[in-house]
Amino acid sequence: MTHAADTQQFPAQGDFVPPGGYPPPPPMYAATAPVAPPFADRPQPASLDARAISAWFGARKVLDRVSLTMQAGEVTALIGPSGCGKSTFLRILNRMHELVPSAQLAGEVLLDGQDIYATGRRITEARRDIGMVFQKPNPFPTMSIYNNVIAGLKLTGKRAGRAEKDYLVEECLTKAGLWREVADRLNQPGGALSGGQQQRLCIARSLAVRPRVLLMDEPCSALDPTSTRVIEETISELAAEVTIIIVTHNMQQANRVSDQCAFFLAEQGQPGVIVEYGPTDAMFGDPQDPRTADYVHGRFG
Ligand SMILES: Nc1ncnc2c1ncn2[C@@H]1O[C@H](COP(=O)(O)OP(=O)(O)OP(=O)(O)O)[C@@H](O)[C@H]1O
Repeated sequence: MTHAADTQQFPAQGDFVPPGGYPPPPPMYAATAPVAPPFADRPQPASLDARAISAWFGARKVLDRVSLTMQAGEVTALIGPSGCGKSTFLRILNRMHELVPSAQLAGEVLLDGQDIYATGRRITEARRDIGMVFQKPNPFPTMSIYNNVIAGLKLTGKRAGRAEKDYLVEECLTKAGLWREVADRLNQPGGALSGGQQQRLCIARSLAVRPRVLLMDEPCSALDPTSTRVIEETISELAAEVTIIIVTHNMQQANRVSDQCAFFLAEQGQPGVIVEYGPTDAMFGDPQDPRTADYVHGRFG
């Protein structure tokens, strides 16, 4: 499998060439023909507005009326001690919470003003618009790097030809900061990459369906510092085209990558709430709540 757009076979050097030469190739096969992006209707980053979100596992309430506005085109970090409900909140943002049999929730999640839980809204719509990258990289291990990137295309319901797929694979791997490392081995299995490369492959896979929001649940927790740094740079570069919400335990990372920050806390035996949120500079430089100050300065949690 080659990356280049579909090409026509031309005679090799030394083969017979008719007088006057061959006619030029048809435009769709011309080597210099620009390849159109597969989805010209490129979506813009969207805002997410969580309103009064409560969540339960069985009878146990784990989030209590949590509201948070995540601005379009910004990076919002969710921070807080273990067990305070950050991942649950994140999973509610793209309708993954409802997959847990005992799980329930109340409240609304508005994607650019439209409730993703409204009657008639399909779960696949939420998944297409709001992508997710998990703690542990989860590429399809035996599938090629190329096919990993385009694995989610079925979700979009749009057909893409080979040249469009080639374009998309290069574009998404470039945005995920992986293209240069894998351009010459796109048909090797995704599982053969390093952990950091696998995570960037998963980011590329998420980007291929053109999400408007990307959720990241501790995306660097399984990675070494160098890979972590590369992912952080990728996050900063992606923010202009996709809204990012990231859960992280790493305060330096939250400080480095996010524009806004929300501090979650669950007091003993109580469901999680947001204690404070706002611009990251203020949350780290001048927190208003002493519990936020203690947490961001590493005094608990
Ligand atoms: N599938 C589940 N079934 C039952 N309880 C769950 C489930 N998932 C999470 N919980 C509980 O919900 C609460 C919130 O968990 P959650 O994973 O959202 O917290 P968190 O802040 O993301 O924690 P961490 O930082 O350790 O990942 C915890 O008490 C947890 O035990």
